[in-house]
Amino acid sequence: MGEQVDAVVIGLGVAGQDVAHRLRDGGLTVVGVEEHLLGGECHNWACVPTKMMVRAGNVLAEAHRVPQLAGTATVTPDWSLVARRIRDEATHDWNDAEIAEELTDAGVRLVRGSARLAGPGKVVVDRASGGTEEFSARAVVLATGTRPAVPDIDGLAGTPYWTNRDVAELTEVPRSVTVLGGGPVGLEFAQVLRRFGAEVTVVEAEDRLLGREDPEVSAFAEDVLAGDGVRVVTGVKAERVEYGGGFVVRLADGQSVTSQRLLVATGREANLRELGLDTIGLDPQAKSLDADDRLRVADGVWAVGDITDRGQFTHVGTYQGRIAAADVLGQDGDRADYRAVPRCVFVDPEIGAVGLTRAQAEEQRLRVRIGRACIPESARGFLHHAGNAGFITLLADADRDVLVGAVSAGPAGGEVLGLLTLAVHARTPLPVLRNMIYAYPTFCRAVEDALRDMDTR
Ligand SMILES: Cc1cc2nc3c(=O)[nH]c(=O)nc-3n(C[C@H](O)[C@H](O)[C@H](O)COP(=O)(O)OP(=O)(O)OC[C@H]3O[C@@H](n4cnc5c(N)ncnc54)[C@H](O)[C@@H]3O)c2cc1C
Ligand SMILES: NC(=O)c1ccc[n+]([C@@H]2O[C@H](COP(=O)([O-])OP(=O)(O)OC[C@H]3O[C@@H](n4cnc5c(N)ncnc54)[C@H](O)[C@@H]3O)[C@@H](O)[C@H]2O)c1
Repeated sequence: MGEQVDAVVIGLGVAGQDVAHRLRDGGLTVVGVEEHLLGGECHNWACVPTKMMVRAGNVLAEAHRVPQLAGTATVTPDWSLVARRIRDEATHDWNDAEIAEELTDAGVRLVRGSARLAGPGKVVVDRASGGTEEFSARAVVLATGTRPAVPDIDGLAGTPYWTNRDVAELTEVPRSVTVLGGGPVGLEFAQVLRRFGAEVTVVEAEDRLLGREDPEVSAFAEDVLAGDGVRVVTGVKAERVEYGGGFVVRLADGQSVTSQRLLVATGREANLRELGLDTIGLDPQAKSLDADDRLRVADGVWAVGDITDRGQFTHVGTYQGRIAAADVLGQDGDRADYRAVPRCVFVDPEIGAVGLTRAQAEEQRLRVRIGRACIPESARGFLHHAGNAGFITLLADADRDVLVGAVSAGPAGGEVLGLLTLAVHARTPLPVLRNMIYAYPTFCRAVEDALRDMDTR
């Protein structure tokens, strides 16, 4: 049935593209199928545009710190610069021709359309230009990513609510925004929009923000947002949404939140429904795909990226892409190991975490030791002064004397996380970490303070 090729990659976001390039580099004939824009969420509506926004918001915040450190500054936020940069430098006005050219120049055959499995090794594509095309391949790689999960709240469907895609394409900051969901998406957008002048309220159904992280991370995130003037409501569900030119969100405790816009940031849903998973013996209702350590999900089928739900991050997708491609190419490559997945929320100050949380360590019945350092009390934090909030928490397995988790919040918190990620990943013995030299006065040096704290508890 259909054209015979070595591999078909379904979905050309960051994960799928990575695999397609690697398979082609390995000498295979490769078809890549994309139903929308190459680059997927990360490139077009997520990491790249949002981090351009964050950079701009941080510059504004830094300018507001001038009076505490260097004199006076008058700042007038102008979103048009952000919007222009996203259009010109990040997304080329949501035109993927350049990425497509890179892929096809590398020798990948690009098919634009929606692909589905039609049995082992069989893929059918409903082409965007009309008609269908069929392929037989010894390897099929699924990389179809996610879409926003929209909660079933009375009145919400049918209103012009926003998702991350609308904010990425924003040309003008609204007067007021209600953000449903206090995860990474909600918090990053909330702070940026507030810094560009919007009144922002975050409504989180659970009793704390960033609920997968340790409680002190949630408390820190709440303080950070409050410091910017974002209103945070936690532990209460939105019961009803009304729209009539503006939004009213009615909460279960009787409160209501009124705003010009409503951003839904309540998590993601994997694009798996229409994929024909049943034709290869997988559950078509699955919320994610359970890939093994070589990213195999069935005979001749691999899955990479957000659909595997092993940390919905670009760096996880490309990490998996490398491992899956090596396996497809028959190389005896690395096995996926999620012990040290770094997670960084790009609010300012940044909040990074890696490895286990305390709750996960408890679940695993580890005997833990904890060390803490407060960034404002560290040498660099003291020097930095305005905008220096933050902390480092180290979580060690007392029996093996290695770090199993860490949090790094503060200015450049995500960069400091690199050192901690290496320590968790490489199972660096604590004596080695204690005995190394930390440059003075870097933020990294607070790791040494936290190690000292661990030893004095
Ligand atoms: C607002 C926001 C900010 C983020 N910021 C960060 C960040 O700073 N750092 C970070 O690491 N991560 C971040 N993420 C997460 C990151 O965007 C994702 O982890 C990453 O994009 C996942 O890549 P993927 O290739 O698995 O999926 P996607 O990017 O979703 O790509 C999947 C592709 O498959 C296509 N597709 C789906 N079904 C089919 C089909 N049947 N046929 C053909 N094509 C199909 C889709 O059109 C899409 O292009 C952010 C996410 C959001 C929402
Ligand atoms: N900096 C980064 O790396 C970055 C940035 C953004 C997103 N991401 C990735 O994208 C993924 C999705 O992020 P997200 O923030 O959309 O999802 P999330 O699942 O992390 O957070 C969603 C939040 O919404 C809350 N929620 C759910 N239903 C609700 C309701 N009806 N009312 C109010 N609150 C509700 C949840 O309790 C949760 O706290 C994350 O897992 C993350 O991996 C990464």
